[in-house]
Amino acid sequence: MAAATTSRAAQGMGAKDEKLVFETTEGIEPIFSFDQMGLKDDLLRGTYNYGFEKSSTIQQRAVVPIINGRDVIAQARSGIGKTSMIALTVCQVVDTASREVQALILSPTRKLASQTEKVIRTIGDFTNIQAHACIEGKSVGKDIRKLENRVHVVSGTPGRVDLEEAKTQENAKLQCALQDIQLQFKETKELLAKEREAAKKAAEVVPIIQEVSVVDPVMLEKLTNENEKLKALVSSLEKKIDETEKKFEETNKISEERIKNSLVEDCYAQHVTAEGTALVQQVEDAVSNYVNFVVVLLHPIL
Ligand SMILES: Nc1ncnc2c1ncn2[C@@H]1O[C@H](COP(=O)(O)OP(=O)(O)OP(=O)(O)O)[C@@H](O)[C@H]1O
Repeated sequence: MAAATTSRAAQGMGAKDEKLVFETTEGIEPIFSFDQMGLKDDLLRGTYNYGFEKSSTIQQRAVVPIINGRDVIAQARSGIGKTSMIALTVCQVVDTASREVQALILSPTRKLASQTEKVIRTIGDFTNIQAHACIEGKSVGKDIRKLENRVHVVSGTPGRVDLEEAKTQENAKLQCALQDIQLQFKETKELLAKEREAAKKAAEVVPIIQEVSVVDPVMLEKLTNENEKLKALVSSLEKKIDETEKKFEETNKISEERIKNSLVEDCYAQHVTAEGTALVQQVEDAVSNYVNFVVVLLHPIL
């Protein structure tokens, strides 16, 4: 059950946070100070060093549940600290003593994927975290070499990460997967076509997300924009799932595992590019059979 709370004055990034009203899952209490979030000392040092003094409203509500392994849907408008929240949580959950990929972050644009990687490296400066941005337009060879040298975090755009993940999958021990979804951005339609193509290709090789589920999600703001367009998107997704399942069953040439993977890829492609917030919830439901690691869905209210 969601409970509406108003953020307290001067408890975050400043005046722009003060008037925000949050609808938050019952039992989720905002934690105003980074000190009280149980963050590693080195991470706290990096956070303060970066110039953050107090957590932003979304950080107050999302960081601790994510760190505790809870699936989270977080919505906040641009500039409220979502990217930094991803960086904080990833730096906290990654075990830097191990050299395996433990966090995968998908962003809809190259700029955002690079930005996320930079913030992780800056906030995590004292933690020895190794992050790498896998984005189109950069050398695939360099990406592969980086991944072979074992990085902890991959931040990328969907097409490129599919490829890299396919090649390095045995190295991946995922603790969390995060998607930063920018809805209603200009290239939505082009991207939709492109991502779906990339997802299809990846499903032929090896999927990026093998098992995804959302259990007991923490709702950080009310999902809005439930409209006909969204319903149409959701129903097209469901139809696609049915068709895929049927096709695979009929041909019987493909394993049960591959069916799951293909479905998740499809959900994922629609999910990243959909033009509305309520779809996130629907996509979660669609992939809810595949439990393995934490799923965090982020999207701004524009
Ligand atoms: N707790 C904080 N204290 C001070 N500054 C912060 C804090 N969190 C984030 N910021 C700063 O606020 C700006 C926006 O943060 P961030 O990019 O994380 O927000 P966002 O919600 O992801 O924005 P967008 O949707 O535009 O990507 C950045 O300059 C970031 O460094």
